[in-house]
Amino acid sequence: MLKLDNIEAGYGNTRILHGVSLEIPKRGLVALLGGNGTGKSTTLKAIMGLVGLQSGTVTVDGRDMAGIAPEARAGLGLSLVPQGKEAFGAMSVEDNLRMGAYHRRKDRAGIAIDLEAVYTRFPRLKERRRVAAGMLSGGERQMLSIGRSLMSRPSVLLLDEPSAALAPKIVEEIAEAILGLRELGLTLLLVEQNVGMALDIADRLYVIRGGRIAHETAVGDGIAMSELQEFYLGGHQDA
Ligand SMILES: Nc1ncnc2c1ncn2[C@@H]1O[C@H](COP(=O)(O)OP(=O)(O)OP(=O)(O)O)[C@@H](O)[C@H]1O
Repeated sequence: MLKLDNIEAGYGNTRILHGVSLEIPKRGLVALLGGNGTGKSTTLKAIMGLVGLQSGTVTVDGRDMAGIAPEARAGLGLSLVPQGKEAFGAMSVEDNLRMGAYHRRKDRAGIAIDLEAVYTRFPRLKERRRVAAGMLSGGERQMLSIGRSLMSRPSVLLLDEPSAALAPKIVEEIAEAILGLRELGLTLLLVEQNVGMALDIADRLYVIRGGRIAHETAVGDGIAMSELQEFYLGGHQDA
């Protein structure tokens, strides 16, 4: 469904990604793990077309994304879920959600249906729908960020560290919500620093270090948390 083949990308003359390849089957849930500054967000931006590729390809359902603008990629079903702090703080929860359907703003009936579906999935957002997004807790903001993406009717969701800065109990709630998205039929790429969460919900893990995939494994291959953390922290030098 989503395939990165040897992508190289960066900012200006600085190359950040040095040949990243990964693959997610339809309805798969794949985690990309890595520490700060290893290139996780850059990978997501490259998939969305927000950062240009220096080489390599991104394909979605077999279609090469080269030359396709970010908005058009959204129209093809790709959606980036940024960390919750990027919500429009002064706008209400509901208006933030509506922003997610901006590209089809004339479809009032469809938007009303999708809004109800988001509220059914996240009852907290319904309770808080008239509250300014800036007043939400960290967990609620993360739900809002996911909800806003759902309003674009995506088929592939790219989640940028949904557990960041959340208490363990809230991380569990978000993990449940992500599993629910998979039930909905979505294909999911989860970028995380939280190894435990990724092990709990993903079916395949990639570890990125210094803009390179340092390790790749199926969950259930008996990989131990300690082993993964070693890759993550740099104990293993070879891929
Ligand atoms: N807009 C930008 N211009 C220049 N350099 C950037 C830009 N965004 C990120 N970088 C650099 O690219 C590298 C990788 O950043 P990236 O955001 O992809 O890391 P990350 O793995 O997502 O880490 P974090 O968890 O800290 O967000 C870092 O060295 C960062 O300083």
